[in-house]
Amino acid sequence: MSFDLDCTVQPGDRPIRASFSSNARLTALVGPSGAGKTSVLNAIAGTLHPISGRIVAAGEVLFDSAAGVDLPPEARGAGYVFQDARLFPHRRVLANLTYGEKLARRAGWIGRDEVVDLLGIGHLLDRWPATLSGGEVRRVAIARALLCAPRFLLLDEPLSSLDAEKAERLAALIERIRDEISVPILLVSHSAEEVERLAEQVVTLT
Ligand SMILES: Nc1ncnc2c1ncn2[C@@H]1O[C@H](COP(=O)(O)OP(=O)(O)OP(=O)(O)O)[C@@H](O)[C@H]1O
Repeated sequence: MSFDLDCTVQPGDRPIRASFSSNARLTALVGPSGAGKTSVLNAIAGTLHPISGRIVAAGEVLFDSAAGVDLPPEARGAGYVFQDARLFPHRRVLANLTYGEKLARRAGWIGRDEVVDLLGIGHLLDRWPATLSGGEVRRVAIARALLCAPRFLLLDEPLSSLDAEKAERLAALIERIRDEISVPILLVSHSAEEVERLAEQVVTLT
């Protein structure tokens, strides 16, 4: 199972319940602003503590309130690409990528050259994050997440606020990641077009 959740989180003043199972390679999580999409990603990554319930990702139980399971974030194996990318501003692109590699817990994962090639960022390795375009930042953030050898990927609105050409390019890369690398992906999106193109299963939070 890619993702199997039935949990309640409460980041603000109202509880949010997420209940879905997906065996898709790429699952889209959609819903209106404030529905709780980012909160669900945070709960899976382990940075937001559910009130109750159970979270399974890539076949591993990450949280189960009844069984007393609550893996710390670093033991969950999430490759998390945040909405605002969050590259380290004081490290060049290459150092951002090697940071990801240091977190990798498995050998035999795809190497840096392959990831750099897949995401088309070879010419950016010596650059500072502040000098990158929005699309370049997203590509570096996805590369860094992939180099952690994640067991699953969480992508929070990776195409938002990119122009049409850059969004198309990044969508094609996400398609390749979906098809060529076997890590389940949970993608938050506001775009029906993006969801239609990339997702094999769609989950709606209301
Ligand atoms: N740290 C916080 N403190 C208080 N309330 C929060 C916090 N984080 C989230 N919330 C609230 O929890 C609800 C869900 O927020 P969340 O960011 O998960 O929604 P979302 O579906 O990802 O929204 P968007 O599409 O606008 O990014 C919102 O009402 C939000 O205001």
